[in-house]
Amino acid sequence: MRDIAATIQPEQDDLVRADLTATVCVQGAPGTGKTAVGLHRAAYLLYTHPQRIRRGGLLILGPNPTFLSYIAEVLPALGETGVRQSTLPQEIARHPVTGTDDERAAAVKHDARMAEVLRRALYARVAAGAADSLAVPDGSYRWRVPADESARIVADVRDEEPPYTVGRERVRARIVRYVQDLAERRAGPRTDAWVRRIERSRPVGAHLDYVWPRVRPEEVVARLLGDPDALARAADGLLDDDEQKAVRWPAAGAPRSWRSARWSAADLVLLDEVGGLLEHPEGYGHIVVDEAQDLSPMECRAIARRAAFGSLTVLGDLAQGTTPWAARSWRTTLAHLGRPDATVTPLTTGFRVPQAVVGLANRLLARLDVDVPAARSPRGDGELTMRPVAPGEVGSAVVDAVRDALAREGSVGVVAADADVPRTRHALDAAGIAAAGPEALGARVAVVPASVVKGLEYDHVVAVEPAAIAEAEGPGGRGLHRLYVVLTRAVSRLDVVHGRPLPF
Ligand SMILES: Nc1ncnc2c1ncn2[C@@H]1O[C@H](COP(=O)(O)OP(=O)(O)OP(=O)(O)O)[C@@H](O)[C@H]1O
Repeated sequence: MRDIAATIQPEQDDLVRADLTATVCVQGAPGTGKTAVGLHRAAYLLYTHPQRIRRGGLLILGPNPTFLSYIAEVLPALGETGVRQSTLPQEIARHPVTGTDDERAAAVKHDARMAEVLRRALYARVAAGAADSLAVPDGSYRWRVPADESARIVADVRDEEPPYTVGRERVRARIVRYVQDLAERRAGPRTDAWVRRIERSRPVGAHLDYVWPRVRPEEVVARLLGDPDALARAADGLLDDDEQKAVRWPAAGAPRSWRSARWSAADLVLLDEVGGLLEHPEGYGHIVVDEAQDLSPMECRAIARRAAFGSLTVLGDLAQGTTPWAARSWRTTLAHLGRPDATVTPLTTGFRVPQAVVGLANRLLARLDVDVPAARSPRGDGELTMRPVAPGEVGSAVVDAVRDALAREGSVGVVAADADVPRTRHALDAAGIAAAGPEALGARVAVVPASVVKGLEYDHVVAVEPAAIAEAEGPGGRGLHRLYVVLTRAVSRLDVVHGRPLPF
């Protein structure tokens, strides 16, 4: 990855210089410069609208910390000007992740229907009426707000759909207004100080705590996941019994209170959703989202909340979607991002990957269940080497491939299924080849788990046992998509070492 200012192509430049208010979505084949476009767009917006960007803030979201340290080197100026580079989990982390979900639970929690389930769970706390009338002592008077009057106020405020916390204060203000009218009719004009006193009076507070209680996101989510009845009510008609069962905390392991809950990564997304219902988060003036195809509907909503008054640059490749909820159409993702009408622009000229490698990757692309334009490469240089070997000889073939690469200039990325990483490192160690992990930027040889290679590139890539890389995603997983990512990381040479048949 390098600064592309000198060689930027017209179609890339149009995206970089799109108006600040425009949300752009780029469907770009591997190596077509999506990340480069996103970073240059950030720099361009900062340069042309310094005040607005500094006021609202600019956020760049990447898929993982390794990727972030990698892009931080490209346009270092961004780091100095208050651009925030982060991952979505970092952005929404209210708690450390200490819990886990099985696949089924995670899939339900990331589903768009959870937004409505959570909204119902939160508003289940607002009393539909049934409160006693409110009596507010005031010197020798006692002002009374009848229960049906209070219920009407609550219903009106609910219809107006303000954020929950604003709603509570609105109910308070209207109750006090009602009391003030009573008082003024009987005893003449009231002062501001009187109004403040009534607002803060104990009976008004207690009434409010009954009809529109103060609440934390943790309480709402813990109640929903921990109380089967609460879940059944909130999920009625939205989640079926199996789905409810999947997300419920098992009775035996349920925490006693939300304070001792062990939140999973998906729970943090739920907490963020409730947080957004309570109060609108402070937004950014612009958000660049890289690898956006991997976002779940609920994650998209978390981003949309932070861009309520700003615009987005949405970058991704449907063919590289590897999460269980990865997008199959940009329209759906854009709708969850709150920008259903944004234009989707394809980029198809791959700058990273030479023709020989693109040919192999496009063969695999044809097997993927997504409809995206294939990449073309203008580069006739580069090499593709296939090394079929006996299953027991993969380690030594990897060593040979790395030695071949080391005879040339450039970085070497040895990419293996996560479970094969220790074995691969061991083979290199035994051959006296020093290899770092993916986080050591600038290392000559890195052994990289397939799960973190997205967005990265190496001059020479040695892809280790493609069948294992694909299988690692599990049955029904996006194994071939993962493999497609791996096969498209090479800037000049790709060496495919396999002891088993290729899975495509
Ligand atoms: N106009 C250009 N001229 C020269 N090189 C370019 C140009 N655009 C992009 N590149 C280079 O191509 C490589 C790939 O770019 P980048 O990582 O932005 O692609 P990407 O679309 O995000 O890829 P992927 O989806 O595979 O992660 C980088 O080395 C980048 O510097």
